[in-house]
Amino acid sequence: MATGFTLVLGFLGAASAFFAILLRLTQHPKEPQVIAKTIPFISPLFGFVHGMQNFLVSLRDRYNLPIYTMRMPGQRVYVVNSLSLIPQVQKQIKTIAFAPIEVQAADAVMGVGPAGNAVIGSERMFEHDSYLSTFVPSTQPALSPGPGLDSLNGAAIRQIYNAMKTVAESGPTTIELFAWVRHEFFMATTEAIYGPKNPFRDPKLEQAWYDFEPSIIVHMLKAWPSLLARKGLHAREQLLIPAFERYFAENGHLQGSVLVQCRYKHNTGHGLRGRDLAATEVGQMVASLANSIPAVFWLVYHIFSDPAVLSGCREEAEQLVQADGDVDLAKVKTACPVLLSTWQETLRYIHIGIAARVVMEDVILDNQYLLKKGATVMYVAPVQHTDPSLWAPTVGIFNHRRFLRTPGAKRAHNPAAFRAFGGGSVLCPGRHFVTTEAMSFATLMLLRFDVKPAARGGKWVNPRKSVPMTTLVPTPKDAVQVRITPKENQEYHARFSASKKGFDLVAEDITAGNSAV
Ligand code: HEM
Repeated sequence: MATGFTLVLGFLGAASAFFAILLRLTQHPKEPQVIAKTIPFISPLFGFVHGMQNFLVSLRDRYNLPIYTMRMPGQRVYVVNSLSLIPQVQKQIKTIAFAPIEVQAADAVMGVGPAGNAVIGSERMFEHDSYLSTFVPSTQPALSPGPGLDSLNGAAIRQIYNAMKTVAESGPTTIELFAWVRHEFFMATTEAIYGPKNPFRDPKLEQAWYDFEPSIIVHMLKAWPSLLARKGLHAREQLLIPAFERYFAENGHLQGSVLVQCRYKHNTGHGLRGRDLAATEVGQMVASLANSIPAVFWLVYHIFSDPAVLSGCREEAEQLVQADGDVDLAKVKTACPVLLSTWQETLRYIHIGIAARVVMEDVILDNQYLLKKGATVMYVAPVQHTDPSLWAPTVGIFNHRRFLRTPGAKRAHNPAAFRAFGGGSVLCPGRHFVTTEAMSFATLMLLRFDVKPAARGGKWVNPRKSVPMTTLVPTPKDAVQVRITPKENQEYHARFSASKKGFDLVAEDITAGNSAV
């Protein structure tokens, strides 16, 4: 026994020494400093498995480096901590690129076939007129502030208003909060995007989406989905893609939003047809729903579980109601600064997003760091979102008024520190859409319902968080049972007027000066 133990120790020691030598031989002195190398190549794997985001935040606290290297078997990862280095990474669109990740997602997650992948992943992908370079600009008429976005938001809000009215009319009821928010927000968003031929009016397809979503990581890593994600694969192949094929074949998009029409035009303009065209909608669903739904859940949770947040946000919501019961939800953009700040603080507080890029050729960053071809570069929102030097020592506390501005006064924090919607060339184009939708959802709930924990005399208990590797926002791990009681106040009717305004959400909005508040 003692001999066996000694042998194992001896083996581990020899392996560790071998890895240390290998590390020294293969690491260039100009690359960022290597850390997490107690057992070279292996230590970072343990850290990643035990919660990637917490591990990376702990490495920031321990080493306080602007950028560092982690070596894993077959992989180099450079993690950028310093806010001032992020724009330098973002600038190098072709050499530190997002495109290869999109190509992999199209093939592995969306299930686009060979003909479509040849277009999306073409060698010309970095050219200005390629499929990938033109995708986000092609959706601008629908997602940038203007009439297309107004009609998209207007349709979502109509759906939310009607759904809440129906719930209110059936009297007090007990619900599981996440499941309820998920269904209502899912239906509002898909109705707004796809219009009267929305495939998700069929509950089997809504369920197919919930079956597919948890399997995204297995698809992305190509980790034998036919074995490890059978349900998700079946949902995508047998239900979701065929439903989108029928939708386009029946010209459903012609009755849908400007957004789905822009996507159709972009796809067909680049030669995508039939099943491939339908499969790209799976990717659009991931982008529009995977983060939005949990984010709205946490917004609602933070509002109703804290009396101070509740009263601040409800006061603003009630001020939107006119004497005749008219509520114009476009006004959430200009007249609800506390609610907007609560939304931003929710995103700052819960975001777990990791942005990954691929180094396409050896490159020198900031005139000093060598980044080697084939490596992955990451920046990690929780690293910036929990940095006291960027947000003040109160960074760990949820402060729903953190983003409020005193007119004329300097901003309390650097807007670039808010990473919830990314930045630079990979900036979320859906941020104005989802912000208006989320704030309207919260406003309509505030006007319609009282929400309390379901257990008699029950207290709000923070649900634990489940951290899926492919979304930027965690979902709650525990059920949150609540009693929702319709408020007995005047009847009102919601509408959404054209406003052409957006929000000052991220540094880029402020620089562009296209916001309303
Ligand atoms: C709260 C909800 C949302 C959050 C937190 C969020 C966050 C983000 C972030 C951080 C990125 C950049 C990813 C990276 O740097 O790797 C991104 C990209 C993107 N988002 Fe969102 N997003 C949300 C909602 C939406 C919605 C509603 C849509 C569409 C209607 C959307 C469409 C996209 C697209 C298409 C990209 C890729 C942009 C590109 O290729 O340049 N997102 N989002």
